[in-house]
Amino acid sequence: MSARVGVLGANGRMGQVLLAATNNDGDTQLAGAYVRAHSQLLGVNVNNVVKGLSEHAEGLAFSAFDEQSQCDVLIDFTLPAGMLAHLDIAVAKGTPMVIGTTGLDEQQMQRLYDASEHIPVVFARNFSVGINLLLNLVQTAAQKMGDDADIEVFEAHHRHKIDAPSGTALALGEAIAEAKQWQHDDVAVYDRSQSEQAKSQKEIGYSVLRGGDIVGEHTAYFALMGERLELTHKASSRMTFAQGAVRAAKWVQNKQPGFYTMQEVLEL
Ligand SMILES: NC(=O)C1=CN([C@@H]2O[C@H](COP(=O)(O)OP(=O)(O)OC[C@H]3O[C@@H](n4cnc5c(N)ncnc54)[C@H](OP(=O)(O)O)[C@@H]3O)[C@@H](O)[C@H]2O)C=CC1
Ligand SMILES: O=C(O)C1=N[C@H](C(=O)O)C[C@H](O)C1
Repeated sequence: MSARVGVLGANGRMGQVLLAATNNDGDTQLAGAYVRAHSQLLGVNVNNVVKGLSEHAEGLAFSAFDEQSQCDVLIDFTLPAGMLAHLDIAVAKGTPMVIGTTGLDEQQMQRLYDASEHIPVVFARNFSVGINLLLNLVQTAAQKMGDDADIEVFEAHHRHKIDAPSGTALALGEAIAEAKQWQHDDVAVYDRSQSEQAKSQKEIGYSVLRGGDIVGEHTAYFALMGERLELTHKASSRMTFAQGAVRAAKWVQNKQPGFYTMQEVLEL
C-alpha cells in the first residue's frame, strides 16, 4: 500500500518541490500540504500553486497541521522552531518523520534524539546521494592525507539561506573531526578576521558564500605543501533533495522508533 505522506512547510522552496516529488512517486500518496495556521494559502488547491502535479493531487488543499491530520509519514523542511512544534504533534500521534531542517542548536538536537525514542525519525542535513557518499570520502581523505594537511570546508548557497555555515558543511566538518578523533567544537574555526596568528594544524576552517540562486555547493579541502585535494559536490536542483526525502519517507514508515540517518537509508 502506498505511503500517505504529509509535507510540512508546503509553501516553502523545498516544500513545493516536496509536494511534486511525493505526488510523482508511484509508491507515495500526497496526503497533506501543511502551511502555518495564519497562511493565506489555507483552503487553496495545491494544483493552483504547484504546477505539474498529477491528477492524484486534485482536490487537495493547503491546510494547517494539527492532531487531526492523517498521514503515515511527515516530511519537514522548515525552520527549527516550526519543526519542533511539528515534532511534538508527530510524537503524540506516533507518526514517523523525515526531517531536513537545518540550523538546529544542541538543545534542539537533543529534542530530536528524545523524540526518536517514541517515533522513527530520519534526520539528514542533506538528502542527496552525492553528499552522503562524500561524508564517507572525506573521512578517508582525513585519515590518509596525513597530519600536515590543512582542512577547510567551503559552501555556497542562494541569497535567501538563513543559517551559516550550512548544515551540510557542518556535517562534513563533523565527519572529518570524527575521522581525526578530534572534538569538532574544539577545532572549528568560523572567523579569522580577529586572529593575528597563522592557523594551527588542528583546525577545520569554514567559509561561506551567499548569492543568487545557487542550490548548494560544498568543497572539502585537504591542502599539503605541494599538492591539494578538493572534494566537491554541486546540487543543481532541489528535486535531488526532495526525491531523497521521499525515499527516506518510504523507508521509515514501518521502522521501529529510533534516530536514523540518510546513510542508513542509502546503505552507504
Ligand atoms: N536536508 C536537506 O537536504 C535540505 C535542507 N534544507 C533546509 O530546509 C529548510 C527550508 O529551506 P527552504 O525551503 O529553502 O526555506 P523556505 O524559507 O523557502 O521555507 C521554509 C518553510 O517553513 C515554514 N515555516 C517556517 N517557520 C515555521 C513555523 N514556525 N511553523 C510552521 N512553518 C514554518 C515557512 O512558512 P512561511 O512561508 O509561512 O514562513 C516555509 O513554508 C532550511 O532549514 C534548509 O536549510 C533545504 C534544502 C535541502
Ligand atoms: O538551505 C538550503 O537551500 C540547503 N540547505 C541544506 C544545508 O544547510 O546544508 C542542504 C542544501 O545544501 C540546501
